[in-house]
Amino acid sequence: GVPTDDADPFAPDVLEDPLPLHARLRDAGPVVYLSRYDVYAFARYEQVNAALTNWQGFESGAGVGLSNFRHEKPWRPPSLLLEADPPRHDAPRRVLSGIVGARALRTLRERWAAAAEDLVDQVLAGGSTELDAVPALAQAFPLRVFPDAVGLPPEGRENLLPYGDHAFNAFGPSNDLVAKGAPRVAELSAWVNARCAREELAPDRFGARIWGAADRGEITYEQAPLVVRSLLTAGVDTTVHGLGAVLYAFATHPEHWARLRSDPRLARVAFDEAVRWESPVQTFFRTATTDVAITDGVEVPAGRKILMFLAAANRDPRRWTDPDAFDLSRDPSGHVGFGMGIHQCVGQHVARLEAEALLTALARRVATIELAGPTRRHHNNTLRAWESLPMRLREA
Ligand code: HEM
Ligand SMILES: O=C(O)c1ccc(C2CC2)cc1
Repeated sequence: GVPTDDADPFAPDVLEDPLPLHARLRDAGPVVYLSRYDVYAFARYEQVNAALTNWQGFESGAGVGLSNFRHEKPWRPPSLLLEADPPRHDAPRRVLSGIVGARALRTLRERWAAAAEDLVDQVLAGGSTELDAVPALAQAFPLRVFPDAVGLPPEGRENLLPYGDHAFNAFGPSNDLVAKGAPRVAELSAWVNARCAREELAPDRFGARIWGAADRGEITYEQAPLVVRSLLTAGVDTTVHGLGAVLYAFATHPEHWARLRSDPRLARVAFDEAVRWESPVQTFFRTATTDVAITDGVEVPAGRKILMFLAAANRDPRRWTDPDAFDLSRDPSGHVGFGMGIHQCVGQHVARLEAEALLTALARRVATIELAGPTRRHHNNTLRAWESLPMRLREA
């Protein structure tokens, strides 16, 4: 039989520190029935990886949050990538992959490196400095480079973070976090939706290139704005909290900062190790399309939701040596922080390029980074995030 647990993974105390629940779920078995939400939890790497790569058995089309789109109206029209299965998923994915994939970013490398050096100059203006790394670095850098890369006009960009924060809360249950965002949903959605129109988007940037794909018949003109919306929803909060995670990792591991300074090429692997270690995107759901057998005698009944704990899988001792250590010498490949399979993060190369640019600029100019005050978490139903990271940066 399947063990049962009445935990609430979206309760404030769990969002503050999810690690004990992750360990409990991993130890309880390959599948655990969460009675509170009537879902089947997967917390071990093997089952999470298997579910992510089994899109036929576990579909995204009924939503990748707790809500089942077959029974409830989604809060917004479903994503053509995240909340779609093949064949509908195929063309939008192919189009976006061609626009934000690794090859497409070559021209941005130099520009983002310069933008990072510029930001670090600004931050270090008065010599060694104390700052809150969340607004000053983790938020400032993505907001400095990504909206321009998409081709957004300058006005209203402050709407991007709260819109994404609500979207990530909306994957969870309708708890206080969702209620907190509700008053602004209409206004934020209206702003984001308006920005997806062709005339809003600067030529030859990510957004305009999506419309160009419609001109070539690779997607329809009805699909184009929704594909732009995917970038605006997924492209900001994720990298902000990914950068927060890697900055926190280095601030609490001074020996690793010294290693990065001696070899800045470590920036990329450091970011992936931070994404494994912290898992900025903690969880996602799927819906069983049939009775899916998990292990001997255990199956998830058709129509039921599964909850995949990506963060728990990324620290599963069955898969990782010393999983709780942030270790620059580790090979983090295979981590599920960007998902796995056909829905694996199409924007992961954008995220890695942002992190490489910022970490390289900091590594050149900053001798030591350390925490300089109490850290505070930002609670979200899906994201692992920092509200505040007081830091002291000593100039090299
Ligand atoms: C540290 C940063 C990021 C993390 C941790 C992250 C994480 C993820 C994860 C876990 C998935 C899989 C979702 C699933 O399987 O249901 C995903 C998909 C996706 N991500 Fe990212 N992401 C990041 C940055 C980005 C950026 C910068 C963009 C846009 C430029 C982006 C756009 C997308 C899109 C459109 C999908 C859906 C792909 C599909 O369903 O085919 N992400 N991301
Ligand atoms: O297509 C979308 O709107 C979308 C929204 C959120 C994500 C999370 C996983 C990063 C991905 C895609």
